[in-house]
Parts: sequence; structure tokens; C-alpha cells
Amino acid sequence: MQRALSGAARIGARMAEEAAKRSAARAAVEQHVRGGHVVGIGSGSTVVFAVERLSEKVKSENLKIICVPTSFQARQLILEHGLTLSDLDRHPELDVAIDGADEVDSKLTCIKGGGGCLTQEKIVASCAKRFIVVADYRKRSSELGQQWKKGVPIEVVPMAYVPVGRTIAARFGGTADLRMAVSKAGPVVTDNGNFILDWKFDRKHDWQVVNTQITLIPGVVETGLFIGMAEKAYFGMQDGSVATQEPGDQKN
Ligand SMILES: O=C(CO)[C@H](O)[C@H](O)COP(=O)(O)O
Repeated sequence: MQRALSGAARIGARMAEEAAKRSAARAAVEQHVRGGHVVGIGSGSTVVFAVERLSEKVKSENLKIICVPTSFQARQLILEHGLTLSDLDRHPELDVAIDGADEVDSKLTCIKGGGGCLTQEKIVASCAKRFIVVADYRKRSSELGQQWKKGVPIEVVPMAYVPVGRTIAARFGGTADLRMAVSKAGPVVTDNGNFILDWKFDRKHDWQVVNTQITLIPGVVETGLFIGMAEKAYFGMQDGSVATQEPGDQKN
């Protein structure tokens, strides 16, 4: 009986999370995408709902929208939904990029890269006039590390993963572990052919300083710290509402 109840509770929690992702993603598309826009398409499970809404909107309102993907997954999503696929060669300036996050603090500093797509996500976000984050209530925190316990993802050139991991641990504490694949022997290999280190930090940091210093370590391609990039975040809440947050707000 106990097991059945906890199973039901797990299913209920999962359904609430999916509903929250969906409502956040749909609200962001409603508010930020217009006909003629070039839109950056993020990666992960929340963005799937944004692409679904985008596709509905394009069909029902006969809009011309161009989509720039941040990963192989995003590219597939764009194609599967019959949206127009482009790239940064043809569209280096985007009107808006919509993406998920693993954690978002009260200043909208994000940890991204739980899905390993952080480098292309950061490049595309940096090319957009507006970077909009969509997430469920579990991702919202006042300080990074409160919710997301898997660390900051850092993409590294494969031959450098050991020295980079040692340097990060020595300079900033914590551990930087090579992310291992689940249905493949060996490490996760990113869309760019690199490895991911998950840096589990063990203290508070000035993220701007740490991000700059980690980025300067030879072999580091990019970090999953997105600082000063997000203009607005949409959080799907447990009660079905959508909360928004901007960098100036201190709601947490
Ligand atoms: O950064 C990402 C992938 O690299 C994702 O946006 C992040 O992991 C959130 O994913 P999800 O929407 O599945 O929770």
C-alpha cells in the first residue's frame, strides 16, 4: 500500500512538473515571438513545449519565423515541427532566444548544460536581442546550488579534462567530475566533440569572477554559468500559474 501511494505521488509530482514546464514555455512564446522573428531554440525538455507552441502559432497565424538551433536535439525539434531551420551563418542576429535552465538565481544567473548543450546555447543566446529562460518551479532559487546539486557543467577539449579538473578543484574547491554516458561506455561527448566536467562547488562564489577565471584555463571551451544574459525568466508554478522574474526583481 505504501509503495503504491509513493508511486502515485511520484507520478503526480512528475505531472505537475511537466504542466509547469508547459505553461512557462507557452507563456514565453506568447509574449516574445512575433511574425518575422528569428528565434533561437534552446535544448532540453522544457523547450519542447516552446517549440510545440511556436509550431501551433506559425500554422494558425500564418507567421514567418526562422529558427536557429542550439543543439542536435533542437535541430531535430525544429524539423519535426515543420519550422524553418537556419543557422548563425545566415542569421547571426536573433530577435529572441528561448531556453531552459537547470537553476536560476534571484539575479537570473543561470546554471545550464544539464543536457550538455551549454556552448551552443551560450553562443546563440549571445547573438539574441533577448534571452528568455523557461523553467518549472524546481529551478528557481535565491542562490545557485540551492536546487541544482549536480554542479556547473564545463565543456572541455578531451585531452585536457584531467588538468582542467585538477586546476578547478585546486583553485576553487569542490570536485570536477567527468560526466559519464548512460547508454554508451565512456564519457558523454558533446555536439562539438568535447567532454563535460561537472564542477560540484562547495562554497559561495562571485560567479562573474569564477566564470572568467575558469574560462581562461587552457582546454576550457565554455562554462554553464550564464551571467547577465537573461532578460526575463518564466517559471511554471505548482498551482498552475506562471511567475515571471527580471534581473532587477528580488522576489526570492
Ligand atoms: O541547459 C540545458 C541543456 O544543455 C537545458 O536547458 C537545461 O538542462 C534544462 O533542461 P530541462 O528543460 O530538460 O530541465
